[in-house]
Amino acid sequence: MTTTPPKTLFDKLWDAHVVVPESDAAPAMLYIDLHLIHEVTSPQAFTALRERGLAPRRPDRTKATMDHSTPTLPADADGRLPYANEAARAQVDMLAANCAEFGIELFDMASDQRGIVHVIAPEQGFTLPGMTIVCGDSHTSTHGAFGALAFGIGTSEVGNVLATQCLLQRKAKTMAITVDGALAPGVGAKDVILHAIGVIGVNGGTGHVIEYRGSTIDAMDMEQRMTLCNMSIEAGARAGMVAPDATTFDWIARTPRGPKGAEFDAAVAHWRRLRSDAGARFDVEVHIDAADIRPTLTWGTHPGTAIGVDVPIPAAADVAAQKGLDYMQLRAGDTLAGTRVDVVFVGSCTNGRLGDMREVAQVLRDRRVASHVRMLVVPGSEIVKRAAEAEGIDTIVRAAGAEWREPGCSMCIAMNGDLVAPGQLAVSTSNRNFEGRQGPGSRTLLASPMTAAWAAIRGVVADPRELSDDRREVA
Ligand SMILES: CC(C)[C@H](C(=O)O)[C@@H](O)C(=O)O
Ligand code: SF4
Repeated sequence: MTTTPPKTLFDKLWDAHVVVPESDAAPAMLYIDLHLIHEVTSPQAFTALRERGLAPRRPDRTKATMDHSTPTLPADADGRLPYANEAARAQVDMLAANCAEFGIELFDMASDQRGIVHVIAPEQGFTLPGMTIVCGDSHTSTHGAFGALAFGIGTSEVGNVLATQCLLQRKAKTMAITVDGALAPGVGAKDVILHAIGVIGVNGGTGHVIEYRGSTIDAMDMEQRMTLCNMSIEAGARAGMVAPDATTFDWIARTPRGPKGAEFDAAVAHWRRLRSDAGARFDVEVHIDAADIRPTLTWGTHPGTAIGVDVPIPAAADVAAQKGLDYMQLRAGDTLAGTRVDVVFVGSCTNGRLGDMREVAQVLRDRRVASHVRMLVVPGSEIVKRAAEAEGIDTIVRAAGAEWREPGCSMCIAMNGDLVAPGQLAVSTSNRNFEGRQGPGSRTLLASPMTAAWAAIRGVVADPRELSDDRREVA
């Protein structure tokens, strides 16, 4: 009798989607369950389809939204949206035209469910355990939080997936990051992932799919797991994932478009098997003690430069690190706490969900943003925006002197006109901090929503553990 060796979650998902196995000569051909598209990486793909006289293979498994170039200020009195420039408007219009021509469901500017692609697909219930999910966008890893194999693809691959619903792919190696224990008050999912990238390094995940596991991850809600998986790509990993559990199924049960009734029950019975078998071998295993994680920010120009808010910045280990410090105008030996802040951005596919908005409101309530700080709070989707407004979060944000905006990527990538000015220092809840990411000459410290909000109030980077207990508890 032969016994099958224990498999990792990644192995199970991979095996279930291989159409043609990989060989020395060619990558595997994988079936794709869900293809998400947005305005930035889809135009050439549609052009390629048209040039070759092809139609999308599964338009029903393709969903589109507009998020990167979209304005976060409302339309003017004539209903005209304030696009940053004509190119941005044209890009958005092009997506609408392409979706109309090829019969693809689009969450457009008029939709009350539009938002950042990685926020809306889980919200709708499009993102489900066991799926393969791709998008012409690196932060597609977010969807792995549901136990899906989800990763970013290039523009030409977007065309290939549109045409064939398949993707050529070499199998990745596996890495397990196990986090155990309770997080200290003031420490959240963003701190966990920044800390983890600090531990494994900005290239530490290269060639691997990371599975996050352990009691800390088990205790996280879906939004927190998404924050975690979102930044897997920032450690170079192909994807990140968390095995689905009751928390996952509860989320899906509440989505408008997820399976319902008997279909849901049958799906859950299948999803319960989507976990790494006992004894499954990972190529790399990393263990992190939750007690070691402080409120964490980055000091340099890549996300691996993560450090506790009260820990001195290390001496530059190489020329690149020194260049990063110089660009950031920071000094080794100093702590980030006390660094003067110009801009605070809360939003993005990393931290633009309802829990993040609540965390920020908790800190801002009955307080004022420091007079020299500009703070932007940008919900990740229309649904997040409405839910937050129903709780009065917009009122709290405005009363504190911060701006409450329309959903979109906004200052995370600064394609829509929401910019950090040259030389200004931003504390941002987004996921990338390279030179000029938030605008030419902008300097970015990545941080959690709580750390970002507290920096806005204090006007300098400050330790959120200073907050009284009630301000660290999120409803
Ligand atoms: C515009 C898009 C291709 C890009 C990505 O792939 O991630 C963007 O979303 C980003 O975060 O830099
Ligand atoms: S919010 Fe930022 S990271 Fe996420 S998809 Fe938009 S630009 Fe990319």
